[in-house]
Amino acid sequence: MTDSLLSIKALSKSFGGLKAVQNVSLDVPAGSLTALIGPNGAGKTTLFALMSGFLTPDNGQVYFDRQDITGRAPHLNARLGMTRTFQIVQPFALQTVRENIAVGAHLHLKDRRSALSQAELVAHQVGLSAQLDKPASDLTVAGRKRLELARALATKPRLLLLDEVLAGLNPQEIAEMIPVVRGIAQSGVTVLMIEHVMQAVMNLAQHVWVLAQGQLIAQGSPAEVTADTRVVEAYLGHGTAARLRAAAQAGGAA
Ligand SMILES: Nc1ncnc2c1ncn2[C@@H]1O[C@H](COP(=O)(O)OP(=O)(O)OP(=O)(O)O)[C@@H](O)[C@H]1O
Repeated sequence: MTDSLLSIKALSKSFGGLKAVQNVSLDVPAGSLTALIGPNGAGKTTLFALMSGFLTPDNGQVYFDRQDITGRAPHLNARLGMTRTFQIVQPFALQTVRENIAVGAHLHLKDRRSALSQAELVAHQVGLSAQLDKPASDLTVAGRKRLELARALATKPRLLLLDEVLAGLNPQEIAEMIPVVRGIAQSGVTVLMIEHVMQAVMNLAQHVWVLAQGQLIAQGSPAEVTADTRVVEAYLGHGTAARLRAAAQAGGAA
């Protein structure tokens, strides 16, 4: 593997008596497109929050580009080049799509005009060019997901943490979004995504980590983790695992 852009060492976080993340270590290689999967409540979003500084771990360290950033505030991490999206998209509803995206660009561009023109470039990248002058409240769910991606991209991340960008999308919208995510990775941004849509994980991820009850229970290629009995028992179920295997053998994805 190449150098790690993000490295976490033995991270743990409890909420009262609940051990949400227990002793999790992983290395995200620079330039990779990887995924974090697992059942509801496994601790995936908590792990993202620990990585990006929205939560401080009880134990363990977070390194970004070899620098110890444990507990550092999210806006400082964004300046270093780590940006996350959120499951629940909350755009500034009355502002235009262009203005919403420009908010992200303001992280590195003080001048409003430059931020707005950077917003146009990013909108093109995520397929929102035609919506630039519409209020964000006019966007469909799929449009809002693209806007969330665009706002994050406008910060010029080196590492993008995507929290379920495909949730709530129909199969056609998912199929349209997969190449957008792939394009972001191909443009040189390292991407780590939390994703329940296994079709996307199978299609996109080079490496997958599986969390269950706060612990890392498996990791490997999509084919390896979907064939892992612990992952089948804890998350996928036998039917889904068999479907994914059959689709992979047929050269597609379920
Ligand atoms: N701020 C909090 N206070 C108390 N408990 C929390 C808090 N945040 C998360 N939890 C709990 O920690 C556990 C892990 O939650 P988390 O949201 O990280 O799981 P997840 O894997 O992202 O789940 P999902 O796939 O449903 O989004 C859950 O039991 C959740 O209820």
